Amino acid sequence: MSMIAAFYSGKSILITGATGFMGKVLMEKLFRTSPDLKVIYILVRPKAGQTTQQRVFQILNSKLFEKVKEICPNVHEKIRAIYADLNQNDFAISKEDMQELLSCTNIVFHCAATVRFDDHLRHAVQLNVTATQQLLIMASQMPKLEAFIHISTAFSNCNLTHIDEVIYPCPVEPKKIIDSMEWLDDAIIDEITPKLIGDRPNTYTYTKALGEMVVQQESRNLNIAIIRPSIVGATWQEPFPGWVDNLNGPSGLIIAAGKGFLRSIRGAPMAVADLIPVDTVVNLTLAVGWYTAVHRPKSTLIYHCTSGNLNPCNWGKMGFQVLATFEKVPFERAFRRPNADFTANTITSQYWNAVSHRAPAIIYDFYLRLTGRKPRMTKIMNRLLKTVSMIEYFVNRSWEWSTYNTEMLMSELSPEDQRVFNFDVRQLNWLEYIENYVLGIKKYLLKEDMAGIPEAKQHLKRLRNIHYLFNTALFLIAWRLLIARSQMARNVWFFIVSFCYKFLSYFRASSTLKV
Ligand SMILES: CCCCCCCCCCCCCCCCCCCCCCCC(=O)SCCNC(=O)CCNC(=O)[C@H](O)C(C)(C)COP(=O)(O)OP(=O)(O)OC[C@H]1O[C@@H](n2cnc3c(N)ncnc32)[C@H](O)[C@@H]1OP(=O)(O)O
Ligand SMILES: NC(=O)C1=CN([C@@H]2O[C@H](COP(=O)(O)OP(=O)(O)OC[C@H]3O[C@@H](n4cnc5c(N)ncnc54)[C@H](OP(=O)(O)O)[C@@H]3O)[C@@H](O)[C@H]2O)C=CC1
Repeated sequence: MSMIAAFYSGKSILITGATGFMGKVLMEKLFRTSPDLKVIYILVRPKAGQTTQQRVFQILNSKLFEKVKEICPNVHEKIRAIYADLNQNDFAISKEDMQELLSCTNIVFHCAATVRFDDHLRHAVQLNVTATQQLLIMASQMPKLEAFIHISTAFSNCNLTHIDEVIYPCPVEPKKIIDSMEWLDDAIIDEITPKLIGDRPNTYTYTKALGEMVVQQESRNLNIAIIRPSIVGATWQEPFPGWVDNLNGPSGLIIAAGKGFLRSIRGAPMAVADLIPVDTVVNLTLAVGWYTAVHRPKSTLIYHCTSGNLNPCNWGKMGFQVLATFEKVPFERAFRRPNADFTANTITSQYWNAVSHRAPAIIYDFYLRLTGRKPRMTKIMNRLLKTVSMIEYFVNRSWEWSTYNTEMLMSELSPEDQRVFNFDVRQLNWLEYIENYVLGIKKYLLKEDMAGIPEAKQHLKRLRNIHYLFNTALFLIAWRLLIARSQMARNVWFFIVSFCYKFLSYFRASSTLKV
């Protein structure tokens, strides 16, 4: 019997960010392994015209929850969606709901965050820092609380190259930042943002670091732990391989590469690609929840959930495997044939950006205009290149995260728990994982039918022929222009033609002699 699964039975669990990528997988695993848990409270806001209830309904009816519905048919009765907006005071939770949350919650998993790299500092602070502070204040009023698990990121200290499982303070206290966001206007915040984030690349990593400081400062007598996952990718094994439902991290770029929009990127092929499957993160999170509540460590423990030091894979190898999978299962209606080239050189990268990204977009838009349609490719390309510029920081460096606490926890688990809540990334086969990831993107994100693969392959063949034809035509035009303008080019051309003629005459003569 799994001790961790037994621990969650009968418990009331509060999850923030349950409608997000990680939150959904966390809920799914909880219901699947501990179907007799008491209730999961989730803080949900209405979004995109859907009420909180409609959003929960949609999640429960998704493919991700198919197994859960077999194991726990009354799952919908065990989810309590609470209307909440983490940007507002007391999260805009009603008095009755707040009362219930405070008096019943046993475990808190705080997953909600803004993960956008370009978020305005005010908004990123509100969600990643202030909301964390408010949630901790709420937690301190929960008499039955056994553990509070905060999800951070391994990149909260990406300004360092070696990162231990400790909290590194930022120069300005989070409380001062929170206060200043209340009275500074946007223009001043914009001005001071680069100074505040310092050598971090964006407001996301900076505010996640501030969030950790808040956790440390507001911990009071709570049992708290922090999990720091690296780049979270599709599921590895559970509930099935390759599940993914958003464009964050590598997923969006894999789509862009598979559709032939993105063919090269400025990145170091040998740099470690520290990807971690979402189910691995969730298994560690649940194990940490159990350990923190049962063993009550004296201080706040931080757990790195990374792959680089235990089972490294680099961007070059990853790109190669992604490309190999596109050969077998191409995406439909590609713009160009896929390529995945990581080049560390800035000039080469700028050249490929011009030749391989911008030029085809301009030519395609010209074609759209000619055929009376609205041009759109240049706009798409600009957006894509903006995204790429934001992730370049992460694909040009390698980090070293120590994983003592994570390894310690693994050794504390029973063999059964090590199996059911497996977070041993050493067992991950990258080639298999990446293949399933690409397949998962095709099925669950692009919703493409496997029956369309032969047609997609045909389409790629046509694109290859167009490519050859285009290159040949371009070469002939360039050569014709050169010949018209340069005596030297004419001489070279005359030499080549006469050489070919002599060679052919000799070949014909010798074959006639043999006969
Ligand atoms: C040739 C090489 C290609 C490679 C091919 C295969 C090689 C191997 C695979 C890997 C390639 C390399 C991947 C590296 C990824 C590294 C990421 C590193 C991150 C480390 C940080 C720490 C990790 C974390 O803690 S958090 C998770 C990371 N967070 C994110 O990923 C969020 C990033 N997104 C943003 O910040 C914004 O969305 C932004 C700035 C990219 C775009 O903002 P904008 O306001 O312009 O647009 P949106 O309204 O957000 O969206 C517009 C449009 O774009 C779609 N979209 C959104 N995000 C992405 C994305 N990441 N990629 C592609 N497209 C995206 C979105 O759906 C919208 O589409 P619509 O159709 O308009 O709705
Ligand atoms: N994905 C990754 O690569 C990594 C993620 N992490 C961390 O993991 C955690 C989960 O990330 P992930 O699941 O990928 O992120 P998602 O963007 O998929 O999910 C974010 C969640 O936060 C919720 N949220 C955001 N703003 C509010 C708000 N104002 N009120 C209520 N809820 C809100 C979202 O709700 P809604 O659906 O309504 O928008 C959503 O449920 C985050 O803390 C992130 O920093 C760490 C490392 C890597």
